[in-house]
Amino acid sequence: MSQNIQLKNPHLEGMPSDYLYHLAINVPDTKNTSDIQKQFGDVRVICTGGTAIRMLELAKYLGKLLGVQDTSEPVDMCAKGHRYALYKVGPVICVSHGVGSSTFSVVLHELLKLVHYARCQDPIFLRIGTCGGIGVTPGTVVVTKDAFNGLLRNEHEIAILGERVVRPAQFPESVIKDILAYGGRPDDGFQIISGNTMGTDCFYEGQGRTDGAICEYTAEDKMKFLHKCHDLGIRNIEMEASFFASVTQKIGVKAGDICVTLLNRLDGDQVNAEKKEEFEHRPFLVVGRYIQHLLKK
Ligand SMILES: O=P(O)(O)O[C@@H]1C[C@H](O)[C@@H](CO)O1
Ligand SMILES: O=c1cc[nH]c(=O)[nH]1
Repeated sequence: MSQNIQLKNPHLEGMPSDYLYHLAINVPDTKNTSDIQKQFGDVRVICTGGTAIRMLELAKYLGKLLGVQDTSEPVDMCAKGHRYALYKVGPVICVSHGVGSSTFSVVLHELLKLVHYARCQDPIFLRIGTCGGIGVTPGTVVVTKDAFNGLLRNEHEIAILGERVVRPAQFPESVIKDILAYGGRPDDGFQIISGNTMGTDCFYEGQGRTDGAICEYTAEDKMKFLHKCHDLGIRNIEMEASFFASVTQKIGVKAGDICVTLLNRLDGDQVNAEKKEEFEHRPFLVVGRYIQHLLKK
């Protein structure tokens, strides 16, 4: 039986209205959300990713792939908020989240409330991103299993009311299995693998780079760290995985993190802009086929 998601906040019950500030979406009456249901009630998949342009391109790609009737250019439904972009194509929304878990956190809380008010049935949250690989060929698509934080722990840690709160950070096996089974094809010309992912709070020192504005360790220390990550099964590094896994796991909503590696960090730190252009759309193929499979169910 399909289900609306249950949020983990008893205070929401006592709120007559709710303004999703960064999305610029108003819920004037939380007990009667028929307008929001009309607009978003059919949403089955919430795709997220760092940049607005990637999300627009993904929306256009999925619109064609899924045969969505409306062929006009998708419109940013959250433009008024000036923070994030949200495009809707049929039962899929594509939403930008910025760099790192702090910006992602804001929009993910609001998206979870949005799908709750819209009474979306069994929504699945996906992140379609870029990352640095560890010991894998650049251009490989990695589907995250366990998400590690920058302390090399398979958990996410945040400060709440002045206290450290630590939450587990795993993605559901069923989602990983289906993405691998339906997403990849041998003739795609790139590999798709599952592996653990480290989500850091910093692109430079947090990821063991030696090309930031500050670096107080040696090149040997860096390599030792990257090899330690590899020994833990970590095959890619980005900046959202542990947060994303922990929040979706806490709410009990299905989620998956699908990222393409732009470089092999065992070979260097600098990202090559041409490689980014070449590789950035690879996860679209994977996610597109997975969504086709989901919508057939
Ligand atoms: O989805 P994107 O490509 O933004 O993901 C990674 C992790 C950070 O957000 C960012 C750092 O360059 O790229
Ligand atoms: O090395 C990389 C590349 C992309 N995104 C990251 O967070 N790290």
